[in-house]
Amino acid sequence: MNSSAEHKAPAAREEVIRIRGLYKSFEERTILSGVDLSLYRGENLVVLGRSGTGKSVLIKCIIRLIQSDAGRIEVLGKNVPELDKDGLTLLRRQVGFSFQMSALYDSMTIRENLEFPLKRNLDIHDPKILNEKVMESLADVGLERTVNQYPAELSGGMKKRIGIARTLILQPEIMLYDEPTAGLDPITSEEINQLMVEVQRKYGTSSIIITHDITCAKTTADRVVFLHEGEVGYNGPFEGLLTTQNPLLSTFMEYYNLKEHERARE
Ligand SMILES: Nc1ncnc2c1ncn2[C@@H]1O[C@H](COP(=O)(O)OP(=O)(O)OP(=O)(O)O)[C@@H](O)[C@H]1O
Repeated sequence: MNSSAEHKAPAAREEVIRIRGLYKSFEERTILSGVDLSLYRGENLVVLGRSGTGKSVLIKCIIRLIQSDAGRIEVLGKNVPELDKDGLTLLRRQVGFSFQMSALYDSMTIRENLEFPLKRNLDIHDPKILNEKVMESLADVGLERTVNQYPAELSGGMKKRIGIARTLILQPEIMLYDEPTAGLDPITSEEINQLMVEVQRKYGTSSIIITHDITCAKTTADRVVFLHEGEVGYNGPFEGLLTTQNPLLSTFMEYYNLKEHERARE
């Protein structure tokens, strides 16, 4: 005899981002042509794709740095294209955006860079609270010692980590990482990959990670979406990429397999 518990359907996964039929063109050029994509609570979703396929445009539409042409972009239940000014301010507090460049202010120390969003976005001015939050977010990225330094004194990888700390300091529910490992050597890239996994573990953050770095996808992804010519060409686990017969992905994966082979020979 079946108990009632056995009849229960598995709990539906909560979509913190739900995109349906997203279109974006610049003049005559269509960049996104009907993208459907979901981000589930607590997952790391990697969006892979070749340069210029519209990965950055996609995440900029999510926080309306770019206005989409058509489609729904629901973030935490709100349709982004319809948000008013207050709604947009709240959205940008809930969704952290880590830029391709770390976008730190060169004239400010690391402490001042990290205090800036706390003062501006959360209206926190108490020096004790500011200090606690700054030191905690620096500890999250393992760079407490840099607190009084200027960005110019740090390596590219350190600046990237500080940029992530500056986004995390507002404790966003969702993180959007734009090419987090771009321009970094393989060891520093791996540190950033591990950092993104730790952020997910420690804070339960839901994240979209935009990249064309397959090693980054392998380390960080719970699920991968492959964007090709403005559409989703693959949606599934990373392992599925290695066996897929999808011709769109073959060139991409052949290159990856070649690199792995070279690494194994070294
Ligand atoms: N504001 C804009 N105005 C006009 N064209 C734009 C704008 N933003 C992006 N594009 C164009 O849209 C296309 C997709 O750009 P996007 O930056 O999203 O690519 P990507 O997939 O993130 O690649 P990459 O890894 O090179 O950044 C590019 O051809 C780019 O030139």
